[in-house]
Amino acid sequence: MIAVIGAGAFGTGLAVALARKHEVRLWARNPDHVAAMRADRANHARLPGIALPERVVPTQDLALAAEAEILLLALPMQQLSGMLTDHAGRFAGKVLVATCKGLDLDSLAGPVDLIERRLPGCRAAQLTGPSFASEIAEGKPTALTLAARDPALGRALQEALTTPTLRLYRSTDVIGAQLGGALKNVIAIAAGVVIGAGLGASARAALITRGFAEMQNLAGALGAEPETLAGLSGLGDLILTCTSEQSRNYSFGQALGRGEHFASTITVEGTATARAAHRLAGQHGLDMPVLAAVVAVLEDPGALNDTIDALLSRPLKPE
Ligand SMILES: NC(=O)C1=CN([C@@H]2O[C@H](COP(=O)(O)OP(=O)(O)OC[C@H]3O[C@@H](n4cnc5c(N)ncnc54)[C@H](O)[C@@H]3O)[C@@H](O)[C@H]2O)C=CC1
Ligand SMILES: O=C(CO)COP(=O)(O)O
Repeated sequence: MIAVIGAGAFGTGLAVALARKHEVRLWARNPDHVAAMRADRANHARLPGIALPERVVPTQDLALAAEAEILLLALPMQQLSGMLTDHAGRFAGKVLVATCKGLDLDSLAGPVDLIERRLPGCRAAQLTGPSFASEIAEGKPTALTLAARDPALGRALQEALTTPTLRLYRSTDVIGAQLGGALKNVIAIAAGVVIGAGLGASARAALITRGFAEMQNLAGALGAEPETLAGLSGLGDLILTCTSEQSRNYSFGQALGRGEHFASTITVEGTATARAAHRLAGQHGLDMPVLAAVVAVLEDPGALNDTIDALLSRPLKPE
């Protein structure tokens, strides 16, 4: 049995996919939401158009969910710290697989680092890579990275969570997997801005490439393996997120580039992560102009044109 903590789009998509292999307890905090999922056998609020299979059991009872040995934590990144603190007793000794992508704004930690700091008795891993919730749920072929520092845990989770349509590659490079998934959202915002502002597909390709170089530099400074950034959790997810209208980070960036409003209820992980990553870059003395431009535009959307001009007029240098 598996538990998924958080019945957002991704938690629900994973629950549906994993129900092909396991009973899945899908925990949500809101009793009305749980009642609606039970009655409708669907999560209309977060993943409309997808039926919940019999083996997905929505519950608001965290004790019931925590009976599972493996718990997938599918909350937005900035909610993870509070969740771990509030429910430390329930999670003690469990295998916790983070599926969120981002850096915690207070501690600058990635999901696994945060779990290991808060709940040292737990065994933690990261599931990340290019995947949209609805596509996973529909059984479209998806390949993800499962990163765990302990190779035996990685192998066990790879075996448990792989399904015929969800193929997991394992890695022990937790630092790289966390950072790839976190930073690609920031670059996706920038890519969206470029398209929204009408700068064109060539400019977007340049931006993605330079953004990827920044991702590699920051991740390398923090101890990631270069191969991880070039894999599914880095480049793979960067390609998906910077080019698909299904991405919320990319769509948010497009709205920003057009000067349009974007609903604040939609999860856009790259905004907080941009600020956290900018602080990390400062600590390591790294020059990250794309990241800095995203932070500048988030702080002052009115400065968009000046920010673009500043990016384009940087001193010439070798590639
Ligand atoms: N949607 C997607 O296609 C994918 C999402 N992800 C990642 O999954 C994470 C979650 O994203 P989504 O599920 O898409 O977001 P979402 O916005 O669809 O859902 C977030 C859910 O978390 C719940 N929640 C928020 N704070 C909570 C708290 N303190 N306690 C309990 N529940 C809480 C909300 O009620 C909501 O149901 C993000 O880090 C995202 O980057 C990763 C891959 C794909
Ligand atoms: O992480 C994702 C795809 O791999 C989902 O991206 P968004 O959060 O931008 O929708």
